[in-house]
Amino acid sequence: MEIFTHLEKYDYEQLVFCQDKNSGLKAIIAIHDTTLGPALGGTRMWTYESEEDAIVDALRLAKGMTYKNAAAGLNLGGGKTVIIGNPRTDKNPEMFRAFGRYIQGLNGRYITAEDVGTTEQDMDLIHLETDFVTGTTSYAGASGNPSPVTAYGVYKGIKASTKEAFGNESLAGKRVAVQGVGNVAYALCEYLHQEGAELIVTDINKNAVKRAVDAFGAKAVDPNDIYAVDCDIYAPCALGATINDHTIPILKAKVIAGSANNQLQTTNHGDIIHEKGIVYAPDYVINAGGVINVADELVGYHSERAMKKVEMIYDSLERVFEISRRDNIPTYVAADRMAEERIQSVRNSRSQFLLNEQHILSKR
Ligand SMILES: NC(=O)C1=CN([C@@H]2O[C@H](COP(=O)(O)OP(=O)(O)OC[C@H]3O[C@@H](n4cnc5c(N)ncnc54)[C@H](O)[C@@H]3O)[C@@H](O)[C@H]2O)C=CC1
Ligand SMILES: CC(C)CC(=O)C(=O)O
Repeated sequence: MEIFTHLEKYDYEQLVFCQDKNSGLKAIIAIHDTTLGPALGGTRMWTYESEEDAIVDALRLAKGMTYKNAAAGLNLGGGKTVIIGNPRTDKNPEMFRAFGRYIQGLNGRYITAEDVGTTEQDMDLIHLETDFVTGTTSYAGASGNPSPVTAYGVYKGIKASTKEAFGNESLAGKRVAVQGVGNVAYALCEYLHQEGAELIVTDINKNAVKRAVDAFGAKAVDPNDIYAVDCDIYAPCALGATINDHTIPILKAKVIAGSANNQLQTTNHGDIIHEKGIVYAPDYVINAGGVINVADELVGYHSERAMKKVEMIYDSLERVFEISRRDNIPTYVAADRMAEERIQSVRNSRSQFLLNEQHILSKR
């Protein structure tokens, strides 16, 4: 990959490679855009097949955070980290402390939190070296694991999407195919089950599947079979790019709404599902609950206030669907427009130099 060509094409600000041989840390911090404020986005730990795959993932996820934070009305830019390694076997405390020092070196341009493969205990270790970390448990005003809050936002978003597709938001008797039953999706299944939805679940981790089957009477299917199951709603809650040339022809769902980041393999796939009449809840709009929750730490964490903001995901999606219907454009385009308009309006008003503008960030 020609890195600078790629950074220029998608307007990335910064890519940071972090290496610490004592702990085995190999991390990539991608900062996409800080027009709205410091870049906030989680740290993913994953076994990438190549370094290039890790860079591409960091870049795609960071850009998604710019749009997510803008669409959620947060005064924050977009960034993300990936740590190369197996989260089950390769972690050690020194790794997260070394990583924390790299974050501190960015002096507030990037603030981290949890993502796939990292936990609030990892955030606590990072916090030993920097204040630019959220989702910790280790001090007054810390918000802890964001996943349950993300799940609540996704649940609200599924209801808004169901209303758009079926005329009312009730999930009673709806068949929901949930891909991945990890931190977010397990909590999501609880909400769906409580409302009388019928659950079909899959995961590459057999224990995760068993937990959902035992708790919610979910039906289990093999990972490759989830796309073709007879269902009303497909909820991708594992990794990205599952809406692609192979899956679209076999999907039976009328709604696609889940927590995974970067669900569309390419934007073209967003166009195809639009033409097929599938209601797609843009990933970064529906899964913003976690970042809304951790961002509240930056202004003195207040759980109720954060949850109220998370409920607005329902309204944001209604707006996206309305723009999509009105202009006959795919929902991902409608969401991008909403986010880009907000970033552009702030960019336009930032023409003068200010010595220390940190204090105004909270008022935008
Ligand atoms: N945790 C959070 O607050 C947020 C998470 N997200 C996104 O939601 C998704 C899920 O996140 P978490 O629940 O935190 O992660 P997690 O790691 O707890 O859960 C993901 C689950 O997906 C399973 N999985 C992986 N590949 C799979 C495959 N091919 N087929 C079936 N299952 C597979 C894993 O075994 C795991 O159980 C990720 O894409 C993440 O980036 C987005 C916003 C916030
Ligand atoms: C707190 C988070 C989970 C933020 C993030 O990285 C995300 O929303 O994907």
